Parts: sequence; structure tokens; C-alpha cells
Amino acid sequence: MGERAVVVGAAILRDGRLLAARRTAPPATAGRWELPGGKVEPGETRAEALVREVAEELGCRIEVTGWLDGAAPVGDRHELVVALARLRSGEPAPTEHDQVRWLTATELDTVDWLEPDRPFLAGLRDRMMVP
Ligand SMILES: Nc1nc2c([nH]c(=O)n2[C@H]2C[C@H](O)[C@@H](COP(=O)(O)OP(=O)(O)OP(=O)(O)O)O2)c(=O)[nH]1
Repeated sequence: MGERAVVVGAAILRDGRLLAARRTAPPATAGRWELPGGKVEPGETRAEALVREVAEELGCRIEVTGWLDGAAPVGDRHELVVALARLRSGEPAPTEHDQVRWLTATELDTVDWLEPDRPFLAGLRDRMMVP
């Protein structure tokens, strides 16, 4: 998938819970759940893109602490990679999503994730159960 542009998603963990956000647009993805994030822009690192996107989308500052293995195709042109992150300052308040939830490990499967996020859930669950 070397030719695909990268979409970064932040797995923000706090007190054993993962922040999930519900999309509002476009219509095909509205109502589905994702990790906050977006496309990496030219000249920024993946971590920089995530910090920027999370500030825009949730009004808080995160710190990237690591990356999950693997990448999942997003349509024909993009691929999703996922970072582990923690909050540095501020409380997440969505500006583009219509809802956020802090899910426990056992609640991870209870929301309707976008397809590309699903392969990452098992790895996230493992992290959440070992603090
Ligand atoms: N942010 C984010 N996007 C995801 C996830 N899973 C997934 O399939 N996607 C898809 C949805 C979109 O097609 C694409 C990201 O686009 P976006 O619209 O969120 O990113 P962006 O803010 O940089 O977009 P743009 O308007 O600048 O093009 O990746 C995820 O967990 N987080």
C-alpha cells in the first residue's frame, strides 16, 4: 500500500477507556464511529498531523505515545494507521463529530466502527486490559 496517502487515527486512552467519535459527514459515513484524526498533509509528520487534527476536532492537546502495527485500506487511495495517545491538556469537546464516548475494553464492539478501524480493535483491547 506504498502509494496510498496516510490517514492517521488517534487511539486516545484514559483510565482504561478509549475515546471514540461519531462522524456527521459525508452521508455515507455519518453515524459511524471512528478515531479522531485525518489526512497527513505535506510537510508534517504523522504525529504532527494527529496533534493538529485532534486540536481541531476536539479542542484538546494529545501526546502520541506509540503506533499500532499495520495499516488498513481506506477506499482506493488511502490507508489508516493508528497511534496510541494520551491527553496532555483540555477535555475533548467535539466540533465536527456529534458525539464522543469513552469506551471500556468490553464496550469496544458496541459501536458501529468504520470498516478500516475494525482490524485495530483487538490490539487496542489488549492494551486497555493491561494498564
Ligand atoms: N479521521 C478518521 N478517518 C477515518 C477513520 N477510519 C476511516 O476509515 N477513516 C476515513 C474517513 C475518511 O474517508 C478518511 C479521513 O478523512 P477525513 O475527512 O476525516 O480527514 P481530513 O479531515 O483530513 O479530510 P479533508 O477534508 O482534509 O479531506 O479516512 C478514522 O478512524 N479516523
